[in-house]
Amino acid sequence: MPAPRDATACLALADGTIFYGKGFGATGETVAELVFNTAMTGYQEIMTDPSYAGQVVTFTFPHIGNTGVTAEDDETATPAAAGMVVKWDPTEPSNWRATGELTQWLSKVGRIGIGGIDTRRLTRAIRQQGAPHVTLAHDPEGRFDIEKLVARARAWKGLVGLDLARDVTCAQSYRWDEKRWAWPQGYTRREGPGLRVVAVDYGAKRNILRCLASVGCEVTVLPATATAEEVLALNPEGVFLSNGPGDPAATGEYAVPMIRGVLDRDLPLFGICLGHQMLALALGAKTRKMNHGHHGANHPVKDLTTGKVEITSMNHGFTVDADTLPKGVKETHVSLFDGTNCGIAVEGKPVYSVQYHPEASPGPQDSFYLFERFADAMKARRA
Ligand SMILES: NC(=O)CC[C@H](N)C(=O)O
Repeated sequence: MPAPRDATACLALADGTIFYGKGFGATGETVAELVFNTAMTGYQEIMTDPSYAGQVVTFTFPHIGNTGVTAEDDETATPAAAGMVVKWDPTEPSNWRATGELTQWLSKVGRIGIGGIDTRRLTRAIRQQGAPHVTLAHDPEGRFDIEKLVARARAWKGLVGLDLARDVTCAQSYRWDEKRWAWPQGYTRREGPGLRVVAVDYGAKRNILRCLASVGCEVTVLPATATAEEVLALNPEGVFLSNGPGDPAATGEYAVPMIRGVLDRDLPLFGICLGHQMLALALGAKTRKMNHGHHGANHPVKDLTTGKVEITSMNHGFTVDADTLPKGVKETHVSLFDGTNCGIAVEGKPVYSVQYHPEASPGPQDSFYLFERFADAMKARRA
C-alpha cells in the first residue's frame, strides 16, 4: 500500500503490516515491542512508568491528551516507553491541573507518537500475533522506506533475555523525602513510627515510594545491582522490590542472589510486578513470556485467602508459572481474566509479592491494604 499523501508517521510490524498516521512528538525512528493498554486515564503515568522501557504503547481509549500534562504525574524523570499510538490526534488539554500539552511534552522528552490509527484493528493484531516487534517512524516530510522499517523490526531480538532494569534504575542511592502522600479516599495517613525500608529500584514508580511513605516508611532507595550486604548494611526493618522493565529471568542474574541473602534474615519483604517475579525466581519458581500480557486499569484479581475480588492496575508481559512454585510458597492471588498467577507468599513468613500494581497510578486503589500489611509486619517484628 503506498503511503497516504498526508502521512507523517508510520508503524511497521515485523509481519509486514503497515499503519500510516499523523506523527507528533519527537521525529525519528524507534524499534520496540508493541503492547496495548486499556486504561481510560493516566496516559502520562503510563508513558513515564519505567516498566515500559523497550515498548511502544497503543492506547485503546480514544481521548488521549485531554488532561494535558503536569510534572506531578511523572512516574520517573524521563519517560521509558519508546512511543505511543493513539486513535485520534491528541485532544487539546482541558483540565485545571494541566501545565502543558501532551504533544509538546512528548517532543521535549524525545518520544514518538502516531495518531489517526485504527487502534481496534491494531489491538486485534497484537492479540493474534502476541506483542509484535515494530518500528515506529515519524518524519514530517512523510518519507518512509517501508522495507527497511520492517527489516529493522524483524531483526530486533525482543525483550526475552533482556535486562533493562540496569538502564532505568537510579545511579546512586537516595532517601525518598517528597512530602506528598498517596492513599485511598477516607484513609488516614499513618504518622511514623519511621519504619526503615530499603527499596531496590529496578525502575520504581514514584507512587510506590509515596504509598510506602504514606504507611509510615522511611525509604532509602538503592540501585538495582545492590548486593545483599549493601541492603543489610542499612539495617532495614523491611525490604521492598520494585517494578521494572525487561525479562525477570535476565534481571534475576544479579537480583536473585541479593534476594536470597535478604531472605536468610527473615525480614518482611514485599515485591511488586518485576519485584514479584524476581522474588518467585529467588524462591525457585520460573517465569515465562505471555502472549500479549496485561496492561490496563480494570483487571479483576481474586484474593485466594479471603475470596474477595479486587480491581487492579496491571502492566506486565511476563508471568510467574504457578506450577513451578516450590513447597512452602503459596499462590495468594489469581487473574480472573486468564487464571495467571497474581501473587505469592512464603508460608508463615511476612514475605509476599503481587504481579499487579497496588499503587495504581493510574488505576483503582483497592489493593492499598498490601502496603499496610507490609508496615504491620515490620511493626509486629519491632514489638
Ligand atoms: N510492571 C512491571 O514491573 C513489569 C515486569 C516485567 N518487565 C514484565 O513485563 O512482566
